[in-house]
Amino acid sequence: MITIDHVTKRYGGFTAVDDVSFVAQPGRVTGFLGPNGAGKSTTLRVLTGLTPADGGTTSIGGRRYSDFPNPGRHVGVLLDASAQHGGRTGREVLAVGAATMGLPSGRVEEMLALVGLSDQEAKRRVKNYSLGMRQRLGIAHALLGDPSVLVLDEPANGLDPAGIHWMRQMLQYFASRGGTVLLSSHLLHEVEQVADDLVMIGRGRVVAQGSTRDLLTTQGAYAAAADSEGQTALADALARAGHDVRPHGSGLTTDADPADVGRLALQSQVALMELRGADGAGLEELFLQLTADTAREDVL
Ligand SMILES: Nc1ncnc2c1ncn2[C@@H]1O[C@H](COP(=O)(O)OP(=O)(O)OP(=O)(O)O)[C@@H](O)[C@H]1O
Repeated sequence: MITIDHVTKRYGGFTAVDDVSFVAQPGRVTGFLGPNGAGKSTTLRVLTGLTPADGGTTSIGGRRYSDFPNPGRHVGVLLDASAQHGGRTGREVLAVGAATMGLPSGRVEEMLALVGLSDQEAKRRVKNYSLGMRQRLGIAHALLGDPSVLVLDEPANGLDPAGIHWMRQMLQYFASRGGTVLLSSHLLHEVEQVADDLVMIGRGRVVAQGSTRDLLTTQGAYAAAADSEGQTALADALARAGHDVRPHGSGLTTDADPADVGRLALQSQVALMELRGADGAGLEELFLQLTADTAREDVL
């Protein structure tokens, strides 16, 4: 199990990761989702001991990453596929990794076959690899030590559709054998295909987490009262009943289901003009909102 417990990381006056907590369970793929600059890579760098946190702790199977004497035998890490030594061939990169971890050299050939790098490609220098080939090599390197935990930062970047399909199956198989997978992505549709659980982050803060199925199920309702007094009365009644209420167009959205909204409206003597289930998946709306919030003006 991976545990991220109240982690905060600041760069000068800027808080890149703000009190982030979540767990990634064994036997499940956990997607760490957020728009560009949300704090995903920073969190994963803290987890793998590459960046010190300003607050909070992280552990993998109850131990800090830096406390593993031979971390690659427990945790496979792929943070930056472009960070491989460009002058080495793919086979050499894996051979160095295998030697460092004390693994037999036969493991290198096994991993090359597993990730679908041909003999010809394995002989090529990494600086001449496409991004997709680098990702495959990075995944081979992460799997080299037969770890029980995988930490992957945007592993689908640069992969073609067949490569993405292959990776999904590989990660799901890894988890089905009891492995723990934590992978980051900035694409909801990509991660929802593979992840059992999702942690969504925006501007350094966790904004939603839970099972992918629960998070993607449409919940809540949209309601509009006939007049503004009614709108206020309905919002108050919903809030008093412990529901979340947000203005939306000429009405409001709430996490209460439509039947509860109707009952509360009746009790509060509010005439409704419109009442229906919330549009689309709440998660998608939240993600689009986050993405729009962080979009840079110069790309508009
Ligand atoms: N070394 C650093 N010095 C200063 N700021 C940094 C540093 N590393 C990251 N940041 C800032 O912290 C924020 C979070 O960055 P991070 O790379 O963790 O985001 P991310 O969610 O992985 O984004 P992306 O999807 O673009 O990779 C960004 O605003 C980034 O500019």
